[in-house]
Amino acid sequence: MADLAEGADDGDLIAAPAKIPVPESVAEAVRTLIRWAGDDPEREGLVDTPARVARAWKEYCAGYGEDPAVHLARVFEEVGGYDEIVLLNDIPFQSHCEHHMAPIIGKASIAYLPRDKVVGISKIARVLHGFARRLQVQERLTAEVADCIWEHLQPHGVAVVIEASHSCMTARGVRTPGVGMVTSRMMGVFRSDERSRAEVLKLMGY
Ligand SMILES: Nc1nc2c(ncn2[C@@H]2O[C@H](COP(=O)(O)OP(=O)(O)OP(=O)(O)O)[C@@H](O)[C@H]2O)c(=O)[nH]1
Ligand SMILES: [Zn+2]
Repeated sequence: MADLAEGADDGDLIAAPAKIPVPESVAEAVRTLIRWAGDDPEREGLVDTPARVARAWKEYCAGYGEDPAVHLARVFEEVGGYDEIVLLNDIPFQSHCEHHMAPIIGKASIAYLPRDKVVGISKIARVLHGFARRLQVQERLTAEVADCIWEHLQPHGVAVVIEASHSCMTARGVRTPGVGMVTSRMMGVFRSDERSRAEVLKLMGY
């Protein structure tokens, strides 16, 4: 318990991060948006909102401040000759679409067929979040995750399948809730060998 942030107790195990300063120009941009939406940014309930919105966007877009490949730098080579698929299934993620800056909420299944080395499995989810915490289109998110693993682990194959719901389609525009968009990227044996592809898709539940 000694290494918990000051003030934390059993009911507050995750300390709030320190608040970053918000430039006045950013806060003013949010006030302009509130006015444009039809409300008064000076009323009591909205006074602190511009700073909150600005910080929230820094958090949604934290991926710009990192290179997701760093998570794949530490590998393990003693795997007892393991040469089968490694799969992380149904990883929940959130992103924002670059067209409307609206939430994309979904899950990703990411698999690779190792060549001599594996990576700590949490790192696969970290790579996903590093690319998801940016303004995205689902197709590019899928490709970026797959390419990063392909390039940095040099496995025999990589398979990424992402299924997500786009708020720009559910909450506005065509307003069609319940629609899931599915994208996939198959590389190496998962692209060239039909049986390997069928096996990984079956493990993923497709
Ligand atoms: N392919 C793809 N399209 C996306 C993604 N996120 C949002 N979109 C779509 O991007 C398109 C933008 O179309 P526009 O016609 O420029 O924008 P819009 O007038 O707001 O379109 P509507 O959403 O149809 O009202 C929409 O069809 C969105 O559904 C994504 O990740 N991939
Ligand atoms: Zn959109």
